[in-house]
Amino acid sequence: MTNEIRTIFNRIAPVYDQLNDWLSLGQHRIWKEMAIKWTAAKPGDTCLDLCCGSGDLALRLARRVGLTGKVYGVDFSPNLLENAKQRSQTQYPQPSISWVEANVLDLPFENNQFDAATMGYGLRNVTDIPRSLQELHRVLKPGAKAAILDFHRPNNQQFRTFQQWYLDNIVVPLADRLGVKEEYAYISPSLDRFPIGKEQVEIARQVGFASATHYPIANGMMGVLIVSK
Ligand SMILES: C/C(=C\Cc1cc(O)c2ccccc2c1O)CCC[C@H](C)CCC[C@H](C)CCCC(C)C
Ligand SMILES: C[S@@+](CC[C@H](N)C(=O)[O-])C[C@H]1O[C@@H](n2cnc3c(N)ncnc32)[C@H](O)[C@@H]1O
Repeated sequence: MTNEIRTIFNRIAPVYDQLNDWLSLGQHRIWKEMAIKWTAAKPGDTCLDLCCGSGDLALRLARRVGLTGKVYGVDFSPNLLENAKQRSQTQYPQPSISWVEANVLDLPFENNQFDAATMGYGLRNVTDIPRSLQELHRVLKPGAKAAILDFHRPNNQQFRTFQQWYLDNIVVPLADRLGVKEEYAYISPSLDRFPIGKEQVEIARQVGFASATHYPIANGMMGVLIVSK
């Protein structure tokens, strides 16, 4: 399963950023900025971006922590990490980011290292959600916050119907035109089996987070889980 997920993300790497902009009508940038603000990361902090992909959240964190801070972006897709590296090299001044190829279920960091963390559209894709949150908990400093952004199934039936319609009739057909139909068709079943907000809160509390709150955004079609150690 892990290899299949990595293959999906390696395959979509050439079109990933473009499709996110087109398919969310640019909205994913706003959702990511909300997640960054919720982490309360500040200048000089050492931050972590799990499942960093092409680096959107890591680059935003780097802007917040400034040149006195440091960001680590972790992902297991070499192709998306290559895009992230190229993006960071074109920035001025050069952000202080290390791109780390690793599995987020087994993080290559000591305990209690990070002041803040993000995870964008990663939790739904890991093969073991409690383990992933446990690893995040282990590497955060006591009191540190993390913001976990992902798709969510709205309570409101009309928005849920719209979300499903949009995935089936806009997202998959457009991805098909770019040769990545199967990869984007994977979003819908992955969302069906993803725990809803209150279940995510329960798992976060079980692995030891002192607080956990889930905020539905975009009419509940997306959500941000905020945890603090
Ligand atoms: C940045 C976004 C999704 C990232 C993403 C996550 C995955 O798990 C994938 C799995 C397989 C292939 C691709 C991805 C992937 O790109 C969120 C925005 C992009 C979405 C494709 C757009 C979804 C739109 C909402 C259902 C409704 C938006 C309504 C309105 C137009 C704003
Ligand atoms: C949808 S992308 C999100 C990328 C980026 N965070 C964003 O918001 O645009 C999901 C990412 O999770 C990564 N991923 C999934 N499972 C992983 C795991 N167990 N370890 C490391 N990376 C993983 C994939 O390689 C992919 O880059």
